[in-house]
Amino acid sequence: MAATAVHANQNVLELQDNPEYWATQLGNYQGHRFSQLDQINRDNVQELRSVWQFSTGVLRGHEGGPLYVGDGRLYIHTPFPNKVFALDLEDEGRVIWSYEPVQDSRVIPVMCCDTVNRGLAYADGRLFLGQADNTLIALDAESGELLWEANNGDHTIGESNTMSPLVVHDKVIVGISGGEYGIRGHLSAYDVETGEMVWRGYSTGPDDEVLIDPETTLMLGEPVGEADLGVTTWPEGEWERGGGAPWGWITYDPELDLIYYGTGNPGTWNPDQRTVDGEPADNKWAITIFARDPNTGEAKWVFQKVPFDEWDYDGVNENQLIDIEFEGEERKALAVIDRTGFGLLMDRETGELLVAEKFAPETNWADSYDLETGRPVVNEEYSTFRQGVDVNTTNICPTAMGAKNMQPSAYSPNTGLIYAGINRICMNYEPYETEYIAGQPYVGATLTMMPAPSHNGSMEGRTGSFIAWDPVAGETVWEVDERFAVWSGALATAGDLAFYGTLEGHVKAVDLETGEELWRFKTPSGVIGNVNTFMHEGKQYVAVLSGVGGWAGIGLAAGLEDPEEGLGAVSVFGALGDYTKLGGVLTVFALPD
Ligand SMILES: O=C(O)c1cc(C(=O)O)c2c(n1)C(=O)C(=O)c1cc(C(=O)O)[nH]c1-2
Repeated sequence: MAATAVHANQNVLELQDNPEYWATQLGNYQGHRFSQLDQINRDNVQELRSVWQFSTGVLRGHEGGPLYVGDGRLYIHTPFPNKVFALDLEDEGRVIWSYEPVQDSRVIPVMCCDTVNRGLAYADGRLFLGQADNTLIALDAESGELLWEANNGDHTIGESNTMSPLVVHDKVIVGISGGEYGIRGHLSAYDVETGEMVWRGYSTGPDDEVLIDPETTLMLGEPVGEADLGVTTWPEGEWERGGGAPWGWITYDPELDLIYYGTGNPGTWNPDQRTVDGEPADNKWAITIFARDPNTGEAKWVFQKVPFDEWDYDGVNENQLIDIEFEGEERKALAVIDRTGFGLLMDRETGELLVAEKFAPETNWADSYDLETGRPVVNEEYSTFRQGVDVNTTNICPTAMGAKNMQPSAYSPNTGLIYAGINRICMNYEPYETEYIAGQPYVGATLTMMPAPSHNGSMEGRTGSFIAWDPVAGETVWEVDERFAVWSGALATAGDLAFYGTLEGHVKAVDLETGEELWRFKTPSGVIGNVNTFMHEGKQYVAVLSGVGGWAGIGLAAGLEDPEEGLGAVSVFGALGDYTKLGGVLTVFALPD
């Protein structure tokens, strides 16, 4: 077993070090989504054209992207029913093999934000997929044969899966969804060979189940100190339905041997039901960044970004691991463009908070972060708890969708900047009393949404933009307006380009230095997938899945029309249907010969 253990990790490391491959969903373990390839560059990107397209035959939102590991094939996946295809890159996407899991469709009603899936993981000749119905599977990449399956959750209590697993050493690590159904979030590691569970760390509950040791697990560089905060910061028993679902991305630092991920919103969205003795309580460890030892799951440090959440600010956004100079010192840092509208920079060895500045200028739920206590300075006017149950608190920015959602950012080590698709939306939020029934929504708030106030002379009524963010200075360097929230993952390249997709269906290339648009292509449907790039036989390709959906596109995906439906999404993205319709397509681009 030990030999395989090293091998699996080595394999991913070797693949990610080869600039010709795109072997993990985030481009590398560190979550950079950066490519050293520069055949396609600022000077010739105007020539880029579609070389072939492939329809997946699935209608709902297509997140994630294709993997390329040098064997002449692209590996892609779809939303429910989570088909997997191996496509021949040399033969215009001919299907080499396909796999379709047999799944219980009763999971669909407990998927909050469309039946999305953020993609496959690859290691050592195997593909790993988290099916919607909580089955984690391993496939032989050569043949598509099923090697093993493991059960990671139970849809009858509201658990589902949308996230992409990550392989570290001999383990495949995966979280869970269901924060809107009163589940208890967990992250679990399975043996890559057998599918047996090796460890599970819960997001809430007693320390021995969260895998925290209050003497050694750090918080802002000091031991946590108090025991069982995952129990005592909740009203009696509420941690058992406390949410904190880790449904986003995992990153990994091979030198420190630590994985990083964030947990989602606490239990019901009605904060009044999460108080202790009538006062706000932290509801630990929801909306928390965890640094864990991938071998044991043990928590090395924790940082709760939003104690006592009152806005559904799930803390799952990707933690990009970047090495920077901060105040004259080299630091191993972690940067996150957070749902809250703040760009955070932390020390990834100790969990100290270094920078917290707004990247979304309209952000008003908090004025700032106190870097000493690590707590946001909340603005009472927008506190849905202080305003009260059944009171509609208006014009809170950002919305529950966050100033950035799951769409992963890119980081260029050449510029030191992060490139991210952004949401510019504000909301009205009315909490109401709700009752927990297993497998039923446990939401407890009604939302409507509207475009954020315009700034920088931006287009009135726009709901998105694409930004370049300086994580050390805590400043936006440039910003490009978009009509709709940018729900697509970014790519940065050594060709001085950033790529991203739009909800209308464009794929765009912009100048990394200025944001100037250099190229665009309209795919058949809105893009919520991630733009990836790779090289095969001396030719650089760019590829992206389009297919509108996700929370932003849930109105189209699920056929909803009432503004309050789709947890408020329909109220602000109703016009999307004037620009695009459903349908999954992979588009592959290259320069002409
Ligand atoms: O708390 C959860 O369990 C949970 C799960 C998911 C998901 O699995 O897609 C989303 C959210 N929350 C969520 O809050 C959210 O904004 C969201 C957007 C999307 C998407 O794919 O567009 N999923 C989810």
